[in-house]
Amino acid sequence: MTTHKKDSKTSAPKAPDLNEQKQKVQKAYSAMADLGISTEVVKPVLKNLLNLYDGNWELIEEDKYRTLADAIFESPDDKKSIAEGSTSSNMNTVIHKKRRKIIQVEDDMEPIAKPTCPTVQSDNSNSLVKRNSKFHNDNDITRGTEKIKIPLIDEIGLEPPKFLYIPQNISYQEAYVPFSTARISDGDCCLKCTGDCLSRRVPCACSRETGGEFAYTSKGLLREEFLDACIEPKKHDHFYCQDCPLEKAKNDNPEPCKGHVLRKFIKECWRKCGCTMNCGNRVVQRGPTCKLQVFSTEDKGWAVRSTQYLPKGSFICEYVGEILTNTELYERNNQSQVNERHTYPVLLDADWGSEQGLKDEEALCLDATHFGNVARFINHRCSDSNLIEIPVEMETPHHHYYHIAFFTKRDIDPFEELTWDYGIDFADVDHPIKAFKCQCASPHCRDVRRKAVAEIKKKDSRGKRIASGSTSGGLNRKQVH
Ligand SMILES: C[S@@+](CC[C@H](N)C(=O)[O-])C[C@H]1O[C@@H](n2cnc3c(N)ncnc32)[C@H](O)[C@@H]1O
Repeated sequence: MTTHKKDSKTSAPKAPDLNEQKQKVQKAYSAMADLGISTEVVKPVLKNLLNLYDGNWELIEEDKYRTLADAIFESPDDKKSIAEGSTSSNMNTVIHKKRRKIIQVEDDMEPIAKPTCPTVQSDNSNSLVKRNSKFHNDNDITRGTEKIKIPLIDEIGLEPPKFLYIPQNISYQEAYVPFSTARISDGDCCLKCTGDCLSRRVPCACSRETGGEFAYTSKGLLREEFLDACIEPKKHDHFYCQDCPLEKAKNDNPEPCKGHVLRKFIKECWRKCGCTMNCGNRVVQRGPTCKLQVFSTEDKGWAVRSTQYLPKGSFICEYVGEILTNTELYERNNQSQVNERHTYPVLLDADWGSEQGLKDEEALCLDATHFGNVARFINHRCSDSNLIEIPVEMETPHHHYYHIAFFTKRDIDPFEELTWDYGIDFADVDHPIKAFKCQCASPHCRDVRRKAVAEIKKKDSRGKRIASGSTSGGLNRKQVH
């Protein structure tokens, strides 16, 4: 087993003396008792955590004993004993209620950031969401705005999502997205085409962005070579902006830009093109077509899956949300409540490298927290996610504004959860959005704290099997090292 060692911030401070130690243990028991968890359940988990963290109480106490509570809820045996101690026969409901209580406790104790300026106070999107707890029909969250219906499948009693479904991006307030026929030059569209551009012997001007070949095959999938190049950007495919808007948003003394991936763009035919809406070079703009469902999970909230098999290179959906300036995003983050579940905003940073002295109010991003489409339910998975997000140029040949579309990185079986890598640096404590504790279960998970809890779970179940005289039947050897 590789034991997780802490960095300098988390290295063990001077061990408390025996009395102090006893007090700390009692406090931990009492915090958990407030959540209805008995001392018997807490004891072994706490012991394991103390072992793992070399007696470093800071890690256990921070966030109102969040790590301890998480570790308890993550042990299947402990879930069972928590449920047994309850009068309810439905374990899921019990755990769900307790989870909510943890959040409630934190909400009670953490200060809630106050709105800081009139713009924020007049944020209608927020108040709309607060007034209405349910916007949609569970049979179709899209409210008929898409060609397909997307049902919401809840098997564990999750709170309904609070947002309004929109099928296309919309500017929130200040974001200026200039698109006009004049901005699309004749070289950036295919005025003279008719029918389907993919069936032309000589590819038209709209294939120029993708090197003279369209990004799509005649079956509507992404060309494998193009997709693979998007999945594996080479190390030198990065750029560093001089005055990085992302770093500026973190604090008053911005660090140098950490780099942005030089993105490959898909370019689709658009309104100024002569081809039809059925042209093979118009995939994303026709909207999602595969059978999608939003479903409830135990540990990540809502999630997305498809009920049909999806071959590699299939288009799933666009990431749709409000178009915000960096300044607006910053203000929104400041006013959002601690522990509020965020959808992760997507930075439209592909062109930041070419824009000298980009002002905060010019840097754009998409935020699907209040208004968005099905993509707002796609959860994060570190590194080996099954979806990739690719920028798509349609109405704006300059890449200041563009669309983001999700495609499958490999073949996907029906009912497999769809995931993408949000690109979170879990160690970046200065990031404007506090990272969640990752539950992606990927062997490449980058959230070190989460890994530590998983190690405890493994150790726990090994100990229990040995104690109950179990053989290694069903136990994966690799897991116990
Ligand atoms: C874009 S939303 C995804 C949909 C979300 N699950 C929901 O119920 O609305 C992002 C939020 O989902 C949760 N989430 C996504 N991926 C996760 C993961 N790997 N582990 C834990 N939570 C995750 C986090 O709360 C995160 O802030």
